[in-house]
Amino acid sequence: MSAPALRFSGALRVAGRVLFDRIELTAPAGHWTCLLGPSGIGKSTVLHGFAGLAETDGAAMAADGHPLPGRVALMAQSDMLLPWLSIGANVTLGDRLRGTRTDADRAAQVLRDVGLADLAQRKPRALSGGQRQRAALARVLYEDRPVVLLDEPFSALDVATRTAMQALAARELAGRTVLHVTHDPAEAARLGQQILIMTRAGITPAPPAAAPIPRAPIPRAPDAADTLTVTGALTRALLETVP
Ligand SMILES: Nc1ncnc2c1ncn2[C@@H]1O[C@H](COP(=O)(O)OP(=O)(O)OP(=O)(O)O)[C@@H](O)[C@H]1O
Repeated sequence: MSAPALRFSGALRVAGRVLFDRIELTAPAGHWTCLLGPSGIGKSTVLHGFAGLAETDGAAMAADGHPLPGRVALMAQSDMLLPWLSIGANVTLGDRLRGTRTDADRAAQVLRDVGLADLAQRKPRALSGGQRQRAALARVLYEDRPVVLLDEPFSALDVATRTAMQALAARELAGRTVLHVTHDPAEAARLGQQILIMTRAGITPAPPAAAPIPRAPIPRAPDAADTLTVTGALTRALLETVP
């Protein structure tokens, strides 16, 4: 499984409306890229472009020239769990849709990894918001794709669970091309091997030269000095995006 770099180069549109005449983004192959930016700017729309869910006129592509469909797993902002299926069946939903054989051992393993082994038979409505978010994470991990798109994947979790799930995702998704939309500067400082900010001016690298992304492998310690320095620099950069 080789993970391609991702490139977005062109107009960004949603529902027939042009959000940006031109957006440029590159997510390096096999690396974790975090994308920050104000609410409503278009971050999810970029992810949807790579997932084939938005009209992009070919602007969203894999740099190796091969088609993206079949190589991408998306964890959307809403959990997208089917309410009539159990959590276990939701995790393996991709197999059901493709008509491929379910790997029950692997499904059980990812459910254990996200701490939901005991809740596999429950329906989504019988789970808390954070448990549903972990079920959606389990599904994206189960999919085992070289390109992984994460839209605020840890936003509903308490600090301890979030820290554990960030570490799990960093371990399980190592070597894949990850594009991760987040509102949390601390999360970007912990996980980002590239960190980008999207503003009305477009998508630009962050943080500044004075607070470079730490060399430490991900997941970085959330309380390491250089992680905190980057968190502060990103927070400042995000505050400056407010008009
Ligand atoms: N289906 C849709 N129809 C019309 N407009 C939409 C649709 N989806 C999103 N938009 C609009 O497109 C813009 C970009 O939305 P998008 O969800 O990409 O923003 P975002 O940066 O991910 O925001 P947030 O951080 O709040 O999730 C917003 O102004 C939003 O209202």
